[in-house]
Amino acid sequence: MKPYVILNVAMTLDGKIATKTGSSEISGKEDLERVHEIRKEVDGIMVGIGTVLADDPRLSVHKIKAKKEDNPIRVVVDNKARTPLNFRILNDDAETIIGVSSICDENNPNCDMDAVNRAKELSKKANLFYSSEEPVDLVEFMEYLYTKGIKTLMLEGGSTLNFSMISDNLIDEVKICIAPMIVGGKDSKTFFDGDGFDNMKDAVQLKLEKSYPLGKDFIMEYKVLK
Ligand SMILES: NC(=O)C1=CN([C@@H]2O[C@H](COP(=O)(O)OP(=O)(O)OC[C@H]3O[C@@H](n4cnc5c(N)ncnc54)[C@H](OP(=O)(O)O)[C@@H]3O)[C@@H](O)[C@H]2O)C=CC1
Ligand SMILES: Nc1nc(O)c(N)c(N[C@@H]2O[C@H](COP(=O)(O)O)[C@@H](O)[C@H]2O)n1
Repeated sequence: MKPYVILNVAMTLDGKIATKTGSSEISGKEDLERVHEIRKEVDGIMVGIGTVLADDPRLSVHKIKAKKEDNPIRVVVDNKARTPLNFRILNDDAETIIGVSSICDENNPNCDMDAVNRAKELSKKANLFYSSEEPVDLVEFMEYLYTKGIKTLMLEGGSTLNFSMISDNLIDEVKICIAPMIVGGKDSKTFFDGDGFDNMKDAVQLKLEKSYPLGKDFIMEYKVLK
């Protein structure tokens, strides 16, 4: 069993989720409130380590009225246990689960001792899931999250993790905020990066369910066809 996964992202009209320098304030106020309503509803919220290092996110419900109990469990996919110990993702707003790869496991003959030691330190502040693979096996990780009570999970990026999750067929819904902005830049992060598919026939198919303007932005909501 795996959580029902909603991917939410804010992108510019030209499909970028951050500029080439990592600046990523895209959503208007109304969109942020929409996202925080979803955060309040779901059991967990997940990002990749690239997003943690770029944004130092809180991943709590803080743009709308909420209580501490409304905060979802925070989840990070972090192969080498690089989550900085002083980052907000490890504060006491909510529980945090970090999925690390097999190179953090001291029983693995191919482990990296620096990563093993970082993971040990991290385990004092978060619950660690040790994947049997490098990189983290996302199917295995989703099954683990389900056993921890995460039946609904919002994925909030970034582009590398988004592609791994969609190519592993782990995303059920996609919600996009399109902001009327253009930033360009071939090195700017897009909605989905990763390796990409070679053939258009392999493209993931979606069905548009809903679309509407919201403040300065436009929202599109899709179901992923399985
Ligand atoms: N506008 C928006 O809505 C959002 C924008 N962003 C922006 O996106 C950018 C970050 O994106 P990006 O750099 O792609 O980072 P990601 O957040 O996608 O993290 C990617 C990293 O996750 C780790 N990882 C572990 N296992 C896996 C796996 N199975 N598949 C994929 N990744 C795995 C890897 O770490 P390792 O390298 O250690 O192996 C990988 O490099 C930031 O600039 C952020 O601001 C992020 C979220 C939302
Ligand atoms: N919905 C949305 N709109 C944007 O413009 C964004 N840049 C993001 N980013 C995501 O939200 C995280 C920050 O969350 P906190 O406010 O710190 O709780 C960030 O890391 C991205 O995942 N989202």
